Amino acid sequence: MTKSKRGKRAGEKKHCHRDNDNRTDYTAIDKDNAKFEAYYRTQGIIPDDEEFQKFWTCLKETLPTTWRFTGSRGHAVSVRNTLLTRHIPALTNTTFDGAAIPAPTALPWYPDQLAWQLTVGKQVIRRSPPFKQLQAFLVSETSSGNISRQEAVSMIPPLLMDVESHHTVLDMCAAPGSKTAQLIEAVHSGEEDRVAEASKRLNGASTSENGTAVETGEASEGLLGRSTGIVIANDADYKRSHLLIHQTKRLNTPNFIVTNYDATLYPPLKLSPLPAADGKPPQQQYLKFDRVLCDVPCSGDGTVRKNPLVWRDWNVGNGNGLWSTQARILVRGLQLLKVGGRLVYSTCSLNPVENEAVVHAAIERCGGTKVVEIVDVSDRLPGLLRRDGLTKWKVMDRDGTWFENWEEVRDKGEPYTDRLTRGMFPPEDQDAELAQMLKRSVRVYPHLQDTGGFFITVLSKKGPIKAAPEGEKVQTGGQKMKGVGTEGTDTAAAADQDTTMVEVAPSNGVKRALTDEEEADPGSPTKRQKLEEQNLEEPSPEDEKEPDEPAPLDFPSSEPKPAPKEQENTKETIHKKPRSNFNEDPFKYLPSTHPVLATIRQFYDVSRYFPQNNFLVRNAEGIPVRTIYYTSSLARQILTENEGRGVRFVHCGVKMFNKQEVQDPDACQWRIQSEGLPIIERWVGERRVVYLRQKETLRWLMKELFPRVEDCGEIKERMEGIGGGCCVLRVEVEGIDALVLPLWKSRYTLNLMLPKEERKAMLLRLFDDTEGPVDSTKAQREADARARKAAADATGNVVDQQEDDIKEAKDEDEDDDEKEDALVDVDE
Ligand SMILES: C[S@@+](CC[C@H](N)C(=O)[O-])C[C@H]1O[C@@H](n2cnc3c(N)ncnc32)[C@H](O)[C@@H]1O
Repeated sequence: MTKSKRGKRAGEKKHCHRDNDNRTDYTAIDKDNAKFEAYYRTQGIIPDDEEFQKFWTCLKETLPTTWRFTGSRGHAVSVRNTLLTRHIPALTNTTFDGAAIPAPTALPWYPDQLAWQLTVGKQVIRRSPPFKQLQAFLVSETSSGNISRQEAVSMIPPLLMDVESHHTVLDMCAAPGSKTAQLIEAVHSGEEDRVAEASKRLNGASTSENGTAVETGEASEGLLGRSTGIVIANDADYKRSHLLIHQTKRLNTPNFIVTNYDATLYPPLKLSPLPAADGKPPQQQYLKFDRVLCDVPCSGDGTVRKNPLVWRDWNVGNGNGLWSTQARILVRGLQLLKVGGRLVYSTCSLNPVENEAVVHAAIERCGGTKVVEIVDVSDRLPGLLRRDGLTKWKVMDRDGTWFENWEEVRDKGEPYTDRLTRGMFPPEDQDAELAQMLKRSVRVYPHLQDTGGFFITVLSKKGPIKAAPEGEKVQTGGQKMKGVGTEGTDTAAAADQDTTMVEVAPSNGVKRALTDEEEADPGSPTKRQKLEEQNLEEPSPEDEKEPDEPAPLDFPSSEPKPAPKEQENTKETIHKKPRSNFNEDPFKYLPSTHPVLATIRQFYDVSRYFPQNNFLVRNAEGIPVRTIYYTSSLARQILTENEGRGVRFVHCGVKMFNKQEVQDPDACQWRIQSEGLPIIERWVGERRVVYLRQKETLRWLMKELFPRVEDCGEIKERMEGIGGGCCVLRVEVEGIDALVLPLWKSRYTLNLMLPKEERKAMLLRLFDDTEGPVDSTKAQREADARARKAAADATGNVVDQQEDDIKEAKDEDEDDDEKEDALVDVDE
């Protein structure tokens, strides 16, 4: 790390803050907090004094900028290669004011060199030409969604989940969604190759070779090479749940659902019932998860290097106040997990009360280590420096009194017994096995690899979780433990004979269980009321966090802006929000026989193997008005089986077709959206496919907003011969990774239907073009139109105006969902 002063990067401005938007002046914050330091010294999280000093010094230093290349592996690797081949050589051996400036480095533990870190300050970036070029690259690829700025440590939990393409995955506290994006990428891992192979096999094969697929006329997604798993991302804050849509937008995944629940009360989701057998009625099935991520709300003191308000505001009550919610979320996650499944619990806090204590309490709650085990991940992510989880810690009350164990609290009585709980303490001597297991947790400290602080535990579920008596915690060390979510015996809503979560009081009290009926109905008023009752809890410090400090590298964060102040995710907003705030259009699947789908199939000659039942629209009438979305089959099953139950589904489906004005009466009004194209392109018939093989033609199509058909060289003839409307452009140019793009053909012009930012990023990446697209054929088109009009006037014919051509071929990004875009923050 190159630093000119403690806490400053090479070339960093002395005062780098922004106060133009009424945010806090971070430099005015004193980076000292005696209580904060004393707390961690006393906890002994780093027993060696010298090492503790290094750790503490590091907390005051600016965090390096880190990012990840996102999207499918092939795509991410292709964008990463531009960094490797074009920028890194130019950045190596760079100096600034006579000092050596370090080039970005790949995070040693992140697979395939897809995550990077940069430690230089803004001054260098602004004044050093190669760094300026790097910045332009990062800005452009971030805007187009190919790069996601994400803290290094925050990338760890999804990597330890071992997600596979058929897995059902629940991200319980997901917003803004950087980890959700990683989970989605993992579900789709290997899909490109599988689909390529399947399409070759199915499209080329005779009917009889394809067995059942042919009989039904629709192959299963597995047979098509597509991933069959799903990611459900949830957040309790309705506004923040919409951030998840933005964050994952460029991943174009049909295997994704967003929900809006308090995770402690996450409802059971119905699946199709098992068919009746042996005279018995059909058996109701509920969704259970192969993988669950509990990246819970926390005090966030591990983020102190990018969130200096921690220095000002840290107090022990923050962590203590969150313990109950964290433990209840974890218990609910374990209940929703399949036996044999894996759950990752993580926080960006260093506090054992929010970490090991929560894991300990939840395991106890669920029946001990025979039922839930901590997985040893010490051999995973080689290159990641870490420390073991703690087995011993103390608990401090907010008045500063320290307690070694629960008995001491009990002896002192109120108010401590109100504020603290048994579950916050470490395992007692008889729980030696669990204590040893806690060591398997992962603690990442900032000074080890110049990162933020983080805590991760990987849990594996060995057996069904047993029900505890209503209103009481399972026995632990001969004592009843209150305060972690308790379970009622579950019947109808049981997802696998496991038990179902019931409601408990915010701190230590215990309330009655939800009835099965209430549990099965996520919209039940009782459940709502229970959510509202939780308003009594203190707002969580996590919820009050300020936006990020500007990072040393001035390129936009891909994380959307937190909700405006009055809508921030305080617990108050989570729980007090009137129900009517939930305002989502319904999800209505179109029957495969719908005439619009029939027209689309016919025009694009869509393979009969492509699923026909997975198209939906977002209106109660089920009418394709403007957009048709596509979802995976499992997503369809979940949405349809739970229709009418009041489930708070916020999002599902990739835009596949958009209605478009067309002049050509033979053209299909429904154009393929760039979002949906990667899903359907291999199943579109050759009559709507155009091949492009020369780099210059590609440059021309990208550069010109409305290139005239007659100027398109190599593809001119093909374009003249093809009818109007949307086509699939296959780019097979030597030296460029294969591309498939949607191309619109109007009568006289063409238009690549790409979001503006993506077009700009491609121009820069592929052609070193910093200017972006232009409309240089405008004068020529106008002249052409005038000439055509004059000719028509002379003959009495009516001709279209060039404006119609343009109207027809609007740039795709104009269609972007305004609701989503309003949430985007380009944090420059
Ligand atoms: C640490 S952040 C999650 C960060 C996210 N996993 C990521 O990687 O981008 C915690 C999130 O939990 C949400 N949250 C707070 N209380 C919750 C609850 N009871 N149930 C579900 N989500 C909750 C907050 O709104 C916040 O978005």
